[in-house]
Amino acid sequence: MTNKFRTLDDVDVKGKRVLLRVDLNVPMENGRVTDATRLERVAPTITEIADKGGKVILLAHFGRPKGRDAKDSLRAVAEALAKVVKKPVAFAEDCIGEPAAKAVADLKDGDILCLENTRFHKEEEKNDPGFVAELAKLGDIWVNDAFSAAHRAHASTEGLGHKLPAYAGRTMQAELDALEKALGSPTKPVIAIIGGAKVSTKIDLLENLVTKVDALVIGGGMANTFLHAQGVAVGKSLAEKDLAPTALRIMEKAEAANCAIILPVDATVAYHFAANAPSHAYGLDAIPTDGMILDVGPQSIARVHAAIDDAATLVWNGPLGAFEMQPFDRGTVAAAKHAAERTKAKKLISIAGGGDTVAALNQAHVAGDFTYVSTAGGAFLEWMEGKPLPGVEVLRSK
Ligand SMILES: Nc1ncnc2c1ncn2[C@@H]1O[C@H](COP(=O)(O)OP(=O)(O)O)[C@@H](O)[C@H]1O
Ligand SMILES: O=C(OP(=O)(O)O)[C@H](O)COP(=O)(O)O
Repeated sequence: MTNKFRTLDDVDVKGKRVLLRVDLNVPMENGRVTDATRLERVAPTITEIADKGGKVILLAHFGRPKGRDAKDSLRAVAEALAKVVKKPVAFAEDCIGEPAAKAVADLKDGDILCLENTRFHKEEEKNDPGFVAELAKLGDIWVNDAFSAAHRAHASTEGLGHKLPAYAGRTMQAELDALEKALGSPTKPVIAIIGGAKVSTKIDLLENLVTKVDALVIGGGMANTFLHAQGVAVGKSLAEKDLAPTALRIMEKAEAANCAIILPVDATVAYHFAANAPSHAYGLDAIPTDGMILDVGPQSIARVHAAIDDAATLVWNGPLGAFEMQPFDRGTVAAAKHAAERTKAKKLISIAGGGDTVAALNQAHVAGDFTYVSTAGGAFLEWMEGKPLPGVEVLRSK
């Protein structure tokens, strides 16, 4: 095992069917892409392969469907991607079988095809060998450009690398280079901000993260889970209550590792999950039983600012509230603007990542002020933990 990757410099793609794993899991609202960052980042790899005469066959997941579900179709994303790459992107109704085989057979050199959501097949997440073989039939080589899904050992993110000649795409290379540069040996003190909604898939990594950072600010649905674990009544808030023991264990581990845990001290609560729903800030002892915490409150925002002021390096994944709906974007936007100001003043190295986190930074108009913005959330946190990422490991030259 070496650290070297085979890249697009090591293969002549002309005339080849290139199965290109990308991350098209972009934020959407009413069938429209609301943040195209992931599409823009992957565009150079697509264009390079197409311009060199390869047949580009895009593989990607969207959402977390249980079987085929029209609301998680990639069709609209493929249309948005065509606008970004400024080339036609054909679409196949399935990622395996007759529809996929026919669409691939129709490709000419330089054409681009997007296959339907790989997660419409439960075998994708199981990395099922039969499903891997079905996908592999469609290509001559596999290029992985989905750094943000590289923490998943799924058929299209890992399995294919054992079945076909495997190469890293340009985004994969750029993400790994940039993260190594910014966080290889981070300037201390290091603070992490973790929020968002993917509580169960991200909480475990906090156990390791608290040994790597000096302070951990917790917001979003993740904070609600921790608050519940501490006995706070969180009403109807998004919280994974069965994870309370995990949350308590992480708090103990943080104390042993000298990592300060900064939880909200107040909350913005509404009674409907909707933009402009009437809302009010409450102390933690007074959250209404029929209310939902949709953002951190004003006192918590001040504490997040102070924590950022104490830090030399910030890593951030997960919005502090339901930022897509005003006014529940306040905590996230305030923290984003504060971190951007500290970065511009050269007092902070700021690295943020994740599909929705990047969308929130764009909404706050500060993405360009951060030191580095990764397309990845969970994958970048696992990389930071020092965990091997299956989708990266499989690319290393053996
Ligand atoms: N208090 C909250 N209640 C409900 N949803 C929340 C809350 N805080 C954050 N969220 C949601 O979390 C989602 C982003 O979470 P996640 O997918 O983990 O982040 P990322 O995509 O950046 O990795 C957003 O859609 C946001 O609305
Ligand atoms: O959006 C993603 O990750 P992120 O929310 O950590 O940024 C990736 O597409 C992975 O999706 P998954 O967490 O459903 O496997």
